[in-house]
Amino acid sequence: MADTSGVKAGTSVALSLDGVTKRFGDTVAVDDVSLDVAAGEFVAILGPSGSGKTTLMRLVAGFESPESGSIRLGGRIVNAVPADKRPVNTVFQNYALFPHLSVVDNVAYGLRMRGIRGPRRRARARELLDLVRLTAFGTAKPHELSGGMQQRVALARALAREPEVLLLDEPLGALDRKLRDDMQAELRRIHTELGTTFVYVTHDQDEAFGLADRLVIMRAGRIEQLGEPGAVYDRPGSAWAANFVGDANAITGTYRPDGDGARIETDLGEFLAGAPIGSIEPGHAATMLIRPENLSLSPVADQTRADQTRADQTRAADGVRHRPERANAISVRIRDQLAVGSRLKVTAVTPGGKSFEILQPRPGRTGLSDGDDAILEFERSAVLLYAADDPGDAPAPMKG
Ligand SMILES: Nc1ncnc2c1ncn2[C@@H]1O[C@H](COP(=O)(O)OP(=O)(O)OP(=O)(O)O)[C@@H](O)[C@H]1O
Repeated sequence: MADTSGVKAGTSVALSLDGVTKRFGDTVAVDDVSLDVAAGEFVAILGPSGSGKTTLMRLVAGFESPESGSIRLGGRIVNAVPADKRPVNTVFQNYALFPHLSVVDNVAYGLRMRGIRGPRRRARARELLDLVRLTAFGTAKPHELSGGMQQRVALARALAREPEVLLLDEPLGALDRKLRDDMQAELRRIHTELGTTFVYVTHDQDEAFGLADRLVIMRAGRIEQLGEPGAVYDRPGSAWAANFVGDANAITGTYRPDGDGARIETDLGEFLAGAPIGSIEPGHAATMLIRPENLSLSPVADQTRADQTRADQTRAADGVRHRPERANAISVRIRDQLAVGSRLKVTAVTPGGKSFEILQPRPGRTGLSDGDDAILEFERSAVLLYAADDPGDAPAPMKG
């Protein structure tokens, strides 16, 4: 399912993995991974704990060697090249700065490793401090700086060696939310200014979506999905990926093909969906996933009026008396409404006790109070439809 080519034709490839496998005893940490990263691209590797992200990074950096497969940097196979001779550098979560050296000397250290000496070294270190906006802090010691500033020093030091690929391993993991947001903006700016290839490991979805040109979603050592963030979110390749990169309401049922799309028979009634993602045998179990922002709620009274209007319009149009079929509607009762940032998160429950989460823009109020009956609706095109045969696809509980 994973499309690992991804790099546009005519673009030079900075990093290329081909069938890379790494085992630790019985654990296959990285399992036959192939991936091309274009020069200048910002790729984020995202996945749950233990999915092999750090191992993949360490293989590229040269801290681990693969059992099989090849790793190319700038077109050259580097499997046998030691870490310090590879054109890569790594920024870690713990900044690993030299505490006894000043900020400028920490950065200059990276230059000394490249054999740059004397005034040139100092001038270049100053330029790098300008780049990370720490010009005024050259003589400070690391402990005098905030966490975010220390991470910028680490970034400047890593960039001093002018790596072809910069590896960033959860670099913002130790920072609080506000600092992380600020640093994300800084990282984007620095990436744009330098045009260096960035490969960024994180298990923070927001960070990956906010920063990357492309996402690599890892699951159990393999690439589950590769793509631009919007495409991964809107059309995840599997139910697992859909649940991993965002929230989704799940309804399971039986799949029936219906023209270009599908009908799903469920305990809640029959629903219409578009074509499945992947294949499903007719008559087999299917999982429908609908993102909370793609569900809408309206009061029952409004719906009755709307139906009446539609019925009148239909009568007028075709002269036949019939109640227009409202696709994908479920009767629910509002249980709870909670403001989340600029949106309203509503929990609604069916008479049988199935709970749905709906995200509505605010201040577009629902006009509903807790305990009100309502109609929950969704478009056919909003349904992400998958075969329900992967035990790993069980939807995760909604995240807060
Ligand atoms: N040095 C090691 N020795 C033994 N097993 C290891 C070693 N390094 C990693 N593993 C195992 O390999 C698998 C992948 O680990 P890895 O650290 O790459 O995952 P990760 O996605 O980076 O996880 P996290 O988000 O928790 O850092 C895990 O099962 C882990 O226990």
